[in-house]
Amino acid sequence: MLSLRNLVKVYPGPVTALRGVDLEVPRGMFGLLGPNGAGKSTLMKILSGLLEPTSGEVTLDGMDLVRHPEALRPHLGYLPQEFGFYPYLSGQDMLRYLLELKGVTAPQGLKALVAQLLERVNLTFAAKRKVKEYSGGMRQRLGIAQALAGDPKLIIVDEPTAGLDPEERQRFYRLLAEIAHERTVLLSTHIVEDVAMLCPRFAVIRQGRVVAITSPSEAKAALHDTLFEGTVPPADMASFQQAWRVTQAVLFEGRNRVRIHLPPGTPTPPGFERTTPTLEDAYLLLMKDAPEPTAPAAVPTQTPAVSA
Ligand SMILES: Nc1ncnc2c1ncn2[C@@H]1O[C@H](COP(=O)(O)OP(=O)(O)OP(=O)(O)O)[C@@H](O)[C@H]1O
Repeated sequence: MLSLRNLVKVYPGPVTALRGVDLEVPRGMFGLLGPNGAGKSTLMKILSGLLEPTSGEVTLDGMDLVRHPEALRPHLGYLPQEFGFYPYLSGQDMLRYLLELKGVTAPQGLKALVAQLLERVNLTFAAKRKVKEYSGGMRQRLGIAQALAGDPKLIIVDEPTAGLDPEERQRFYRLLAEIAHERTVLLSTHIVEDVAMLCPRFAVIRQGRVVAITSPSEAKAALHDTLFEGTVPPADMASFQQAWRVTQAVLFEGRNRVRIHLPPGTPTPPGFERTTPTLEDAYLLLMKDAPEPTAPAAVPTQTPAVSA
């Protein structure tokens, strides 16, 4: 179990990126969903030992990771948002180099481990190809291969599906779901579909605060019978938005289809019909409803050793 207690991060500026985050992350896949700037990458960097928190506590199975970040390293795999690959190396040479950097030792030898990891992420067929010839999805799978080395208890993946086409995304989802069987995988994303597809539970983070901890089905069930959909002419949209709680407005077959949330018993606007809530509706309502943050939960006490 990964536990975060009152985690605060204030960057020089000062910019308060985390305002007292409390979270219990069990085994399996857990999502961290939030818009750009919510504090997800800051949290991921703290968990991966790249950034010191200003205050607060992080433990993994009881190990204190803030005081003893070195104790974490053997148990951690990290796939950052930006992954530095050498384009002219082959996939297998790149992976070997990354394992050497990480200090991974293999009783059967690094060559065998590289082959095993490439097999695990379905890249054996491209082992000898240069990384510059890999698709976005293949690169992400290579990133997961290095994160899996050493069989870590915790794998952190930061915005892993950004830029992948739908087919690559599906393949990557399958791989993440498989590797989450035996460990904790913390998936940070601003893509609601990532969470809907993969995460039995997730936290929503906004402006440095956790505003909800739920599951995709719980979040949708909470909106049961309260979501309605209809068409609004684009010219009327501004006034409509003032009058109703709009969750989403999308063009569908050239028409402006609008979804609204109505508390039970409220009259519906003409032409609107009840519809099935989606996780996107639940998330967008949470983003609207969560209170604006006030002061940070703690005062900065030390300067970070590394700033991102
Ligand atoms: N090194 C830094 N110095 C100062 N402020 C920073 C630094 N890094 C991040 N921030 C600020 O901290 C806040 C949280 O940023 P963070 O990158 O953690 O958010 P995020 O949820 O990961 O967003 P994104 O999805 O865009 O990566 C933002 O206001 C950001 O501008």
